[in-house]
Amino acid sequence: MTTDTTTKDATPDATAPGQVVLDARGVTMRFGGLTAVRNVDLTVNSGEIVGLIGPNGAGKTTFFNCLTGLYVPTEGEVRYKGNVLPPKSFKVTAAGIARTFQNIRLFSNMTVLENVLVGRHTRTKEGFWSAVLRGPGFHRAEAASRERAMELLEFVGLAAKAEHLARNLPYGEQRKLEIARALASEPGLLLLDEPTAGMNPQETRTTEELVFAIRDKGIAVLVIEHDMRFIFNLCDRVAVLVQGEKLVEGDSATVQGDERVIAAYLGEPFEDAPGDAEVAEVEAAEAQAEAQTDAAPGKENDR
Ligand SMILES: Nc1ncnc2c1ncn2[C@@H]1O[C@H](COP(=O)(O)OP(=O)(O)OP(=O)(O)O)[C@@H](O)[C@H]1O
Repeated sequence: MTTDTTTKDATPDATAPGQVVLDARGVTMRFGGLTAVRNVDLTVNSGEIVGLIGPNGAGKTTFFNCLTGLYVPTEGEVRYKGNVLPPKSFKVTAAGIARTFQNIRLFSNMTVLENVLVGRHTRTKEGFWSAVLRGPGFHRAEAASRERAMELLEFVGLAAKAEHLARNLPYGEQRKLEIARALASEPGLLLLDEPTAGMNPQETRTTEELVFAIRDKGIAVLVIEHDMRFIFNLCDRVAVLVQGEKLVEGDSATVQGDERVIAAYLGEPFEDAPGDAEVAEVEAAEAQAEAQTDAAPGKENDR
């Protein structure tokens, strides 16, 4: 197990409010002939929670992967606190961006605490020989790392389950553990990919509070989510991706009221769909038919 001696502060990578933390410009990602993300600009400032929404297949996760070094964008540039990000995910994490995944990726046979300790490896100073020789420096570092991991478990509400196997946690708690593990790398920006997927309304509420608390620690948050109530309650700004392109960006009210967003989710009316005139015609015909039935002789006898 790697250990940490570097981090005493709760959020050492936290940034003063209002500074640009993430600056993605002209990000394009092509897979062969398919352009999954096209020329997307997005910034996230410190102190902000920004939402990324869009219909299935809009390119949200692909864009996240471009931000975290899993994919090297075909075009465009991603900067974190002014520096171009390295094209390797562990280097991106070391730089200060942490993420969770749409499909939970925990070490299921490790304990809850061990999962968080694994998340601390990018903040480790102790090397291989230190771990093998297990001198006093190693033990001090290990104790500090465990203390920090326990603080994080306390923060997400899982301290009492520190020694449980990750696989035995209910689904909602596994998602929280993923967040604790991401926080263990002491990020300045946290990317959450569908953090409430599969949660009940109570768990979703708790997650909402947790994200606010993370923001209050000085960590900027970018979140993908299909639960619109969650997004519009939570986010200072929301960007909408549709077919790989950014369609709209603004505060919750702006995005909610934008007809293009509604159309993108509901789908455009299909060609030759009945318009207002046709609907009125059908309703009039139905009303007339009903009136004729009511007035028809012998109606009383039919009863
Ligand atoms: N590695 C890949 N190779 C080829 N095509 C891919 C790859 N990853 C994603 N795509 C395609 O890119 C498009 C965008 O997918 P992506 O998963 O980013 O969308 P999404 O908005 O995250 O969708 P969802 O909300 O369903 O998770 C889709 O058409 C998808 O099939």
